[in-house]
Amino acid sequence: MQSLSLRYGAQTVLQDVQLRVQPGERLGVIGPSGAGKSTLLRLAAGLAQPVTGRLRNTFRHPVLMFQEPRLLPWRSALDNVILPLRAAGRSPHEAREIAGRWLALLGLDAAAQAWPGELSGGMAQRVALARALALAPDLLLLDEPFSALDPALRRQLAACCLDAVRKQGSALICISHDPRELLGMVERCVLVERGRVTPIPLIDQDDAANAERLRALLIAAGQQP
Ligand SMILES: Nc1ncnc2c1ncn2[C@@H]1O[C@H](COP(=O)(O)OP(=O)(O)OP(=O)(O)O)[C@@H](O)[C@H]1O
Repeated sequence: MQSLSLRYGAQTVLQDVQLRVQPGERLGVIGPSGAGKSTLLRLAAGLAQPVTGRLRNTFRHPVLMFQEPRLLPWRSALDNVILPLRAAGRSPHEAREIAGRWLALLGLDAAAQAWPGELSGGMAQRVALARALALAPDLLLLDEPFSALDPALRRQLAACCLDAVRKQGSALICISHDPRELLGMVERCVLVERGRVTPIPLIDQDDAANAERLRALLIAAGQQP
């Protein structure tokens, strides 16, 4: 993204954004509510267009995962994972095999034939994650998809995402209001605030450095360390 700005009506949501994400890179996004974080992800996914500036998207298969699962209610859990695979050109046999594998990996084999309405919130979000990861995106965009889940499940799904993007070599852009969650997932972070996107340098895996990094993230996100 080069000198990129986006407005909704008279409101400038993002201004003069410079951001580059390399293949396989993992980027965290933090910032106050309403700052423009989701808008940034929508731009990266090609779902919004800048008013000025240049957006050069070198990723061919971005997948965006939202806070809520957004499953098709009239399709089974399995079919919700199969359908995008079919749309991406997989054969019926391949799509079924890949979808079944991802559902099993996320502990949902017994729920494969369930309707979305029969699933708990956590199960539905796991189906949405299976649907996203099964597509082997080269850019995975996470818009706080685990924020409504209990801490144990949140950690489990974040670890699953991290494992998948590492294995698939995907880039990751992840929004979170929880800097602690981001620490384990990303290599660098940006702060979105008042339409501006500012890098927050992250250091290394050393404990003391991480503690300092966490502190900086918490302050940047307007939270008390
Ligand atoms: N489709 C839209 N039409 C008009 N205004 C919008 C639209 N989408 C977002 N906005 C506005 O743009 C601003 C940024 O919204 P965005 O959802 O990107 O913020 P955010 O940082 O992701 O917030 P949160 O953390 O609360 O999800 C907000 O003021 C919001 O009201």
